[in-house]
Amino acid sequence: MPVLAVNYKAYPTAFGSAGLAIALSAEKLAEQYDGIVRFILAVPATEIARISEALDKVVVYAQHVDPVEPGAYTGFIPLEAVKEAGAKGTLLNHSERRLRLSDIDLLVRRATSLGLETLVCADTPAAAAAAAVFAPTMVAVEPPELIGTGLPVSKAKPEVITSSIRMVRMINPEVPVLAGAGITSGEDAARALELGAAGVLVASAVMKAKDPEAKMLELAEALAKAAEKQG
Ligand SMILES: O=C(CO)COP(=O)(O)O
Repeated sequence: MPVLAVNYKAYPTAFGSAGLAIALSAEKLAEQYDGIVRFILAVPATEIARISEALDKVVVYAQHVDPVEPGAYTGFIPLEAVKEAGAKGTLLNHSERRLRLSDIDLLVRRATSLGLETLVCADTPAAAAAAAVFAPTMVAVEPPELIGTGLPVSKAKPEVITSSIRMVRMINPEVPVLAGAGITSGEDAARALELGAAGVLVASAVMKAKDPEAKMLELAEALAKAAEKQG
């Protein structure tokens, strides 16, 4: 089942009623595509509780967690806190919120022991392979230079997707690879699946859309069709 993951980032539409409205739209689509497309929303820490309480089919992730245990760490967010707030997983090492290799290792192990999923972001195929060593739930490869450009990685740099999949499979064939950066249309998303990706990680196409629900529908329908074609 292909994954449609939406990273809210800190766009104006990520917060308050706007962020909740996008989540409710995703929930409606997740019901329509139940068993066909898996929806994940990576939301700001301030929105995890409000959004996760409103959803059933959609999986809510944090965008980042800090490599600390609960304790005297002012301003830090431990894994336990996002779990308590209702998150089922977290992004790690997004190019806009990087972590040290040792922290990724620690956080994947601790998240797994807490029953939380992990989606480790990587800039390059080699970094994706390195992330796979830690056995995360998924890896997402996202060339930073394409992020937010509308130039989809699946068309501008398809070899980044295919090389990432090949290298991750050499390390751990159980780890699915998502593709992200510049993915804007259903065609971009379908192309990523044709290249072997297990889904897509998108942000601005949805968060800056005039009609976020229509955009998520376009992406979900394209992923569903591409997956069906693959059999
Ligand atoms: O960073 C990304 C998702 O985590 C990709 O961002 P865009 O979809 O805006 O290119």
